[in-house]
Amino acid sequence: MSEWQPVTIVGHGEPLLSVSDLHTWFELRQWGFLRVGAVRAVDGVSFELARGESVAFVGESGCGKSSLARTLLGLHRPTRGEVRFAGRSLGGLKARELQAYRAKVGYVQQDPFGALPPFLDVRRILAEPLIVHGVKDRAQRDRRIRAVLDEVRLSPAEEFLPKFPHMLSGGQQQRVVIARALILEPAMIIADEPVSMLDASVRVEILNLLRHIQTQRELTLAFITHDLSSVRHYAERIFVMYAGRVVETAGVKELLDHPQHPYTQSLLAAIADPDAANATKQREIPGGEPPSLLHPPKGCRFHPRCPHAMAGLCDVDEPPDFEPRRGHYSACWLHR
Ligand SMILES: Nc1ncnc2c1ncn2[C@@H]1O[C@H](COP(=O)(O)OP(=O)(O)OP(=O)(O)O)[C@@H](O)[C@H]1O
Repeated sequence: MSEWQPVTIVGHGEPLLSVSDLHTWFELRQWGFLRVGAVRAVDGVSFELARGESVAFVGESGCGKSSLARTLLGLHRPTRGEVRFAGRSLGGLKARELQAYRAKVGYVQQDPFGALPPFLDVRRILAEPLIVHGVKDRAQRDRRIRAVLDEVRLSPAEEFLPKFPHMLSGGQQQRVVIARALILEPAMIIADEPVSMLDASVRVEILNLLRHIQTQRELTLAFITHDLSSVRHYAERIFVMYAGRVVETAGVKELLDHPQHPYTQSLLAAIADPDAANATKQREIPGGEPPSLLHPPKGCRFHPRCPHAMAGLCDVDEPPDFEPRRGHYSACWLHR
């Protein structure tokens, strides 16, 4: 698998998706009117994704990954900042244009059973987006449905078309979710923890399928996961998120082989070591919980858990992005 190259080289011209200074905050109110504060789920995130690129957003539960995904899908309105897709700002889109945008970005959720309407069969589930987006000809719809079922390896189609979600296994349900995400020929897929609710035995199959479809269709794939160990074969670039921010970015091999940010180092240290000889070895994993996004710590958000925190600096000033290695960015004062 080729190593990640800078976005401007991989892309065919302009980036497909461009996100600048994105903030998605959720206002919290007591008794419905008293303002308590805002949960800063996404708090100043900027990046660009090239056409055909596969990237992973990785971080602990609650760091803002799903909020970022939902903002990119146009399901949350940004509190501040901008999302541009193929050169157009989502903020400026009218309702109809937003609908057309959603056809260009497929969404694969975490829980396939919850994502599928229980009273519709597979044929109807896949026909619905086509009908909504104006494919009136039934034969044409049928052709597209069969082709996409074949692509996600649910064949023969006759066997699956009349089935309802509860009649399918978890892996088959997720294949239907992927088929639905693909049926409108999107340019990009956002997969939010696509395998975390599936049996271990089918996880690799589904990840391989997504990767295969991504390369065949030259799709941009944004893959969201808490599991840093799972991304090596499925992404070209990694964004490590902590408390609403991206703290480290690099090509996948570069980042996994040379992690720079203490948070990424702790995530990697926490991954199970298959070597039995190391079973009793003490690992350097910072204790504590991720911070509240209602009142995030001053300075670097990781400093209360960081084994290298420098008093008077990390607890005072927010670190900018440094580039300690070529094309490898890390927001940590250690690289000063
Ligand atoms: N609609 C909402 N209203 C209020 N707070 C929200 C809302 N959606 C998310 N949050 C909060 O925003 C923070 C980030 O949540 P988010 O689901 O984006 O994180 P995550 O990294 O995807 O976590 P997980 O892997 O557990 O889903 C959490 O504190 C969450 O409680």
